[in-house]
Amino acid sequence: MLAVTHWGRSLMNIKNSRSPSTVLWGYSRRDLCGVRTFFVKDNFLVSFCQELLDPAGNHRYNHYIAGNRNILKLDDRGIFQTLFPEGRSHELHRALLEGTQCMYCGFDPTADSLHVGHLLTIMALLHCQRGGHSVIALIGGATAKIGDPSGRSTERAAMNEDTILHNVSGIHRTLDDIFMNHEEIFWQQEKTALGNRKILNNADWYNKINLIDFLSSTGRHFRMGTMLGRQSVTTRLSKPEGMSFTEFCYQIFQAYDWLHLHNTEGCRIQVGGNDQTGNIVSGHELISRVQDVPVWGLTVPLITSTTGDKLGKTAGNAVWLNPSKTPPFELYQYFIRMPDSDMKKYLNLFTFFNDKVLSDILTKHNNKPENRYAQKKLAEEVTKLVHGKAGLLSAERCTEALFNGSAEKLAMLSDDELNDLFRNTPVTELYLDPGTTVFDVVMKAKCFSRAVDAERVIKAGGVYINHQRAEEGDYVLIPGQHILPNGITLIRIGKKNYYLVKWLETGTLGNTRR
Ligand SMILES: Nc1ncnc2c1ncn2[C@@H]1O[C@H](COP(=O)(O)OP(=O)(O)OP(=O)(O)O)[C@@H](O)[C@H]1O
Ligand SMILES: N[C@@H](Cc1ccc(O)cc1)C(=O)O
Repeated sequence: MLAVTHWGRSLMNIKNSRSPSTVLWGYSRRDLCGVRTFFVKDNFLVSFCQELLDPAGNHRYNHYIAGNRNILKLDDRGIFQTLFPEGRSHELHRALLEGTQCMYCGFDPTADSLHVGHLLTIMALLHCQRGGHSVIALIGGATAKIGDPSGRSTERAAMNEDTILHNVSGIHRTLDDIFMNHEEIFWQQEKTALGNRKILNNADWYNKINLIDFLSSTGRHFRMGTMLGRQSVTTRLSKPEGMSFTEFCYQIFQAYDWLHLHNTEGCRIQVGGNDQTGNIVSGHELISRVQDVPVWGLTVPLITSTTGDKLGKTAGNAVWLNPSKTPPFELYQYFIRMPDSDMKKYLNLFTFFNDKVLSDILTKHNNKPENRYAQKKLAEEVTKLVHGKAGLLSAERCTEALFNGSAEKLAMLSDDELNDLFRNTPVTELYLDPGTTVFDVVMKAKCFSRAVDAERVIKAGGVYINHQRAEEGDYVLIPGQHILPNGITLIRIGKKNYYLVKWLETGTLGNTRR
């Protein structure tokens, strides 16, 4: 948060916070904002003071503490991996404190949803917005047709226009939801305004550009030697399949996007996953050639699976952010299942908790790791950000209903939640005949193929109805206990073999899913 305090008191705080080994010095400057005095320590701006005239014509001073404006502090949370150009962090630092900057990140619509790997770049955008800067999430409606070769060993399959439009709309919805949830759930209590946000599509400018004009104006700034030297190119050229001319040109388009966003939105910072370094450097070089203004690239570390593969579409291990692909319950469970050793890192990356809260969570967790307190906090925060409060409630209800043995929560599940939760579970639709017993239902739901097996397992205590052990096979099913108010019966055989029965009203047609 950008803290605005009274000049005298804040200056005293700065003096008190001065450590003996560092020197605080200030310089004043008059610009469009009036006279401002900047305080610098170890080459980094810690605060600035602005002279204002109040309505009565008296001089007043507002003192701005660096606070969240300095997104480079996210380095402490492990969010950034590299800054480009190297050794110029103090310039970016100063630019972040002296004015509102604009940062963008691009996402090619190569699927109809984003995934957890993308969430880290989105977190970087959100932190930037929290610092009062503007952010742009750019959907690559045009670049998706070219196909980014970065980090890929083969060329992407070409996509038709309809698929791209479908994917663009899926990604747009997810980005919009996350920005909204962040504003409504995570920022409501804060006193300062979030920076502006935009979601753009690069098809909007490429569709208007003429090929010859583009090559003659933009293409001439790219040197073949440099392009051939990019890692994404050398890696592919060393493989027997090589790479197409289309893919080879990808770097030009991402570079031009940045130039376009710089010209139209004043965007001077690009962020991307670490595999995007080459493309970001291309953009930096292009802007430096044609505009000669400082711009900066930032990368975030790649989120990997437990086996060390980049989490994403290519590796086939994506955990999606679109609820129709990965329901809130599964996203929640993904974080609940994470190992203790990853908790510090992931809480830093995927939550907005400050240092004090993070350390309290970890202390509480370490006292009783078996309670998975840190995993629960992490899962709660991410689910709320991606799916809102309703998504979190649904995820918690499903968790209680499935893993914590709550028949009460099971009875509260909606049809959609039942479908999400039991999408890999055999479902049988049945009419309730009077006198139907436990034995009858397990046979009709095809939990066993032979009656003797059903009798044996029931007797051994291995059959559960709505989480309650079935004592006897010939107990008649009781509505409210065996048949829940939402018209279902959940049968479990042994530890984890589930079967779902949906009871039909008389007069409806039934069917069975296996
Ligand atoms: N696992 C990940 N960790 C961190 N950043 C990621 C991850 N996956 C994607 N990103 C970043 O998100 C942005 C958009 O990536 P992109 O649209 O290419 O998706 P992708 O999942 O990387 O694609 P694919 O898995 O098909 O290679 C890029 O900046 C990319 O580096
Ligand atoms: N090339 C990025 C996506 C992207 C697209 C256009 C851009 O301007 C920036 C980034 C990726 O595939 O991960």
